[in-house]
Amino acid sequence: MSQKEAQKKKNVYTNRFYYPQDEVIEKPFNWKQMTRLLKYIKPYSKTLLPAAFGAVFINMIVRLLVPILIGQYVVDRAIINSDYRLLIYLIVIVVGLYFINYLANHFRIKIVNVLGQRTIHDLRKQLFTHVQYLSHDFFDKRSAGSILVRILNDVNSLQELFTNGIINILMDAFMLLAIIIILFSLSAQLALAVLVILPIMFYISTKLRRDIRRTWQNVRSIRSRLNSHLNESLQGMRITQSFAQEEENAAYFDGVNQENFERERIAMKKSAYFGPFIEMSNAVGTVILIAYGATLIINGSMGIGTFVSFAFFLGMFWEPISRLGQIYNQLLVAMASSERIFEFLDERPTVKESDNPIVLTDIKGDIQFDKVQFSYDDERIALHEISIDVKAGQTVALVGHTGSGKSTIANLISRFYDPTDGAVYVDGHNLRDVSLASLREHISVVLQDTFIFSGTIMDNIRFGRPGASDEEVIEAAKVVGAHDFIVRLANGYDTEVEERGSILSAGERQLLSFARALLADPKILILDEATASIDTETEMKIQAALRELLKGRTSIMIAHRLSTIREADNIIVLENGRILEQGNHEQLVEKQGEYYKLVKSQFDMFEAL
Ligand SMILES: Nc1ncnc2c1ncn2[C@@H]1O[C@H](COP(=O)(O)OP(=O)(O)OP(=O)(O)O)[C@@H](O)[C@H]1O
Repeated sequence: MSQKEAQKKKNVYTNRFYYPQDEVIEKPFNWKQMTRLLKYIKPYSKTLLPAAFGAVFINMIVRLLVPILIGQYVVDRAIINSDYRLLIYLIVIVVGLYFINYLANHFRIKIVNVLGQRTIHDLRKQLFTHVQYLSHDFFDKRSAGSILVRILNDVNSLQELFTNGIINILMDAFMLLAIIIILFSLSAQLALAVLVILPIMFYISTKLRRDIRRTWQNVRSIRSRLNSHLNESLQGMRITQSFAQEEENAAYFDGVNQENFERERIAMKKSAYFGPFIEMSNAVGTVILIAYGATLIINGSMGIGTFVSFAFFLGMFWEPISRLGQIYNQLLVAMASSERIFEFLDERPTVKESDNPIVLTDIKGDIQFDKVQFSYDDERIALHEISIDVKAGQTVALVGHTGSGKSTIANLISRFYDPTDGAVYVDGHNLRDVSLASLREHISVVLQDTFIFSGTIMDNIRFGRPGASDEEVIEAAKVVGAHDFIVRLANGYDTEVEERGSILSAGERQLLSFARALLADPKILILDEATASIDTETEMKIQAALRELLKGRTSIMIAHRLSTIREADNIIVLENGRILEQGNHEQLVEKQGEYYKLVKSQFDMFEAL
C-alpha cells in the first residue's frame, strides 16, 4: 500500500466521531467570557472564597517572613554574636510559623478543591438542565457524542481553573511582587543582575508549557473519540457480529487507538523538556547569585545575612513565575471550552412558551390541525396544508408510506416543533398559547422503539407517573396484560433491566410501555405501533392491551396492523405530506382508492377481508 493510500485509510478510520467544533483547543483571552465564568464562583464569595484567601494570605506571610528571620536575625544576630538563647527563640518561632503554614496550606487545598468541585458541579448541572429543555431541532442537528463531549470534557477542562487557577493567579502575582520588592530592597544591584534572565525565562517557559498543554489537549480529544467509538461498538456488537464485520470494526478501533498512542507519545516527549528547563533557569540564577553575590560580600557592599535571605527569596521566585505561565495557558484553554459551553447555554428553545401561557388543568381531548404546513429544514416540506379534526375520545389511524409525514403529525401534537404555517389546537387552544408542561402532562407518547431506562421494571413503569404507588403500578400492568410476564421474571417487578431492556422481548417491551402510558392516564395518546412481527398470541395480547389503553382517550395511532386500523374511527391516508383521503375502514375500502391499494399490498387484504 502506498503511503498516500495508507494515510487515506488511516483518515477513514479516525474521521469517525470527529467533531471539528470540539477540536479547537485554545482561544484568545476574552474579558467578557472571563467575567461570565467568574459568576460561577459568586455564590461562594461569602463562604469558601474568603476562607481560601485567608489561608492563602497566612501562607504568603509565613513564606515571606521566614527568610527574613533566617538572614537578618539567625545569621546576622544570633550566629554572628553567638547568641544561643536568641537562636533557640528563633528556631521555636520558625517551627511555629512552619506549623501554622502547614495548617493554612492544608486548609487552603481542601477549600480550594471543594470550591472547584462545587463550581464544576453547578456548571454541569446548569448545562444538563438547560440542554434538557432545548427543542427537538437542537438534537436533530447534533450527535449525542458531541453533546456528551461538551457536558463532560469541556466542563472538566475548566476544573483546574476553578480549583487552583483563580486563587493561584492572585496569590502568585502578589507573591511575585512582594519577592521582587524584597529582593530589590535587600540588594538592588544583585536583584538586577539575577533578574536579567527573567523575561527570557518567562517567555520560554510559557511557550513551552503552551506547547505541552496543546499536545495533552490533543490526547484528550482523541481519548474522547476512543470512548465514543467504544461505546458505539459495544452497543452495536450484535449487528457487527451478524454482518461478520469484526475485522473492519477492529481496524476502525485500531485507527483511533493508534492515533491515541501517537498523540500520547508526543505529549510525553514534550513534557519531558519542562522540568529540566525550570531547573536549568534556577541553576543560571544561582550561578549569578553566587558569583556576583560573593563579590559583593568580599568587597563589603553586602552582609552575609542579607545574602542568605536573598538566596532564600530567589529560590522562591521561580515557582510563582512558572505557575503564572501555566495559569495563562489554562486560561486560553478555558476560553475555548467556556465558549463551547456558553454556546449551548445561549441556545434557546425554538419552541417557546408565550409570556402568559394558558395552563391546561383538565382537557377533553379535541385536536384540530388548521392548514398546517411544516418543514424541518426550510428546504423540504414535510406537511402541506394539513387540516384534521379529531373529536375527544376518537381513535385516528395515520396510514401511509414511509416518510409520508405520520410521525411529523404526532410531533406537532406534542408541540415538539411549531408549524411553519397554520396552527394546531387542543380543546380550541392554539398550542402556541398553552404551557408546554401542562400540555405534555395530558399527552403520552408510546414509541415503536420503547425506551427502557436502567432500573427496575417497577421504576420503568412508574416513569409514567413518578408519584404512583406500587399497587397502582401493578394495577396498570395487570390491565394491559404485562403482569403475567413480569411475575415470571427472576425478581418480578424488582428485576433490573439494564442496557435498554435487552432482557425483554420486543412484545414485552411494548406491553411495558403501554403500562407506563396507562399509569400516566393521559387524555391524548399518541402511539407509534411496532412494525416488528410478533407471534399471534402476543399480537392478541397487545391488541387486548390496546383496547384497554384507548378507552376514554383521544388516540392518534401511527398504525401498521390492519387489526388496529380497522377499529379506528377515522383513518387518514397520507402521501408526501398531504392527506389523500380519510374515512373509516368500510368507507375507504368501498372507495377503492389509495387506502384500498395500500391495504391490499401490505396486509394481504383478501385474506383479511
Ligand atoms: N428530524 C428531521 N429532520 C429533517 N427531516 C426530517 C426529520 N424527521 C423527518 N424528516 C423528514 O420529514 C419527512 C416526513 O417524515 P416522518 O418521520 O413524518 O415520516 P413517517 O411517515 O412517520 O415515516 P415512517 O413510517 O418511516 O416513520 C420525511 O421526508 C423525513 O425525511
